[in-house]
Amino acid sequence: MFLMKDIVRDGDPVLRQEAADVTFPLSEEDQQLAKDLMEYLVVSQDPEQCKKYGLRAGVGLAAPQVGVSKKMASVLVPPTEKDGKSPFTDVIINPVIVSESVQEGALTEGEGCLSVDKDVPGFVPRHDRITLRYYDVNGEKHQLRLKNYPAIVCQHEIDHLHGMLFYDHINNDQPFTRDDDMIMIE
Ligand SMILES: O=CN(O)CCNC(=O)c1cccc(Cl)c1Cl
Ligand code: NI
Repeated sequence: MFLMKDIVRDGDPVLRQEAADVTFPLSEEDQQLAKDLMEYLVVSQDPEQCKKYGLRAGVGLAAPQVGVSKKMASVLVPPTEKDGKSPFTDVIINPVIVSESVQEGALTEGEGCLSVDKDVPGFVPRHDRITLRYYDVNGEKHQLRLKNYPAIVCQHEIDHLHGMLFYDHINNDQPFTRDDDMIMIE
């Protein structure tokens, strides 16, 4: 299981590299990596376990953040509705955004990253809607449209696979700048 000591922090070159494509069928090592990346999210989103293991909660975790420069990331968007169903959860492998809205979206709270120890306030302008193509651990191809929070989280994770960090997108002069048709996501 990954702990905070396993998380690579900003300044380590691995976070600024283009990660390598994952080959199928997954090696034992890559299968275990996928499990561990998802387990971190599940444990970190359980308040009791999160505290027990001293974790920072996460809704996504990319392989480069644990020092593995491969195109793999886990996503577990917490359930919002009462039905307790996650709007999107999977381990996304070799993900590609095949199309994206011109319209931007940003979280009103800004973003945080396990690999960035400091708070960096500001809106992180992203595409409000994306069409995501990826492979799951079984090598099955998926293509789906995501919008708002799930779309933001996937873009944050896919950024990690291309050596980008969330604050790269923040306008340094006016961090809370927004054009009037940017969708603000709670
Ligand atoms: O890359 C993943 N992490 O760094 C895990 C910690 N950050 C988050 O869970 C997080 C927090 C706020 C907004 C977004 Cl979009 C994300 Cl992703
Ligand atoms: Ni991150």
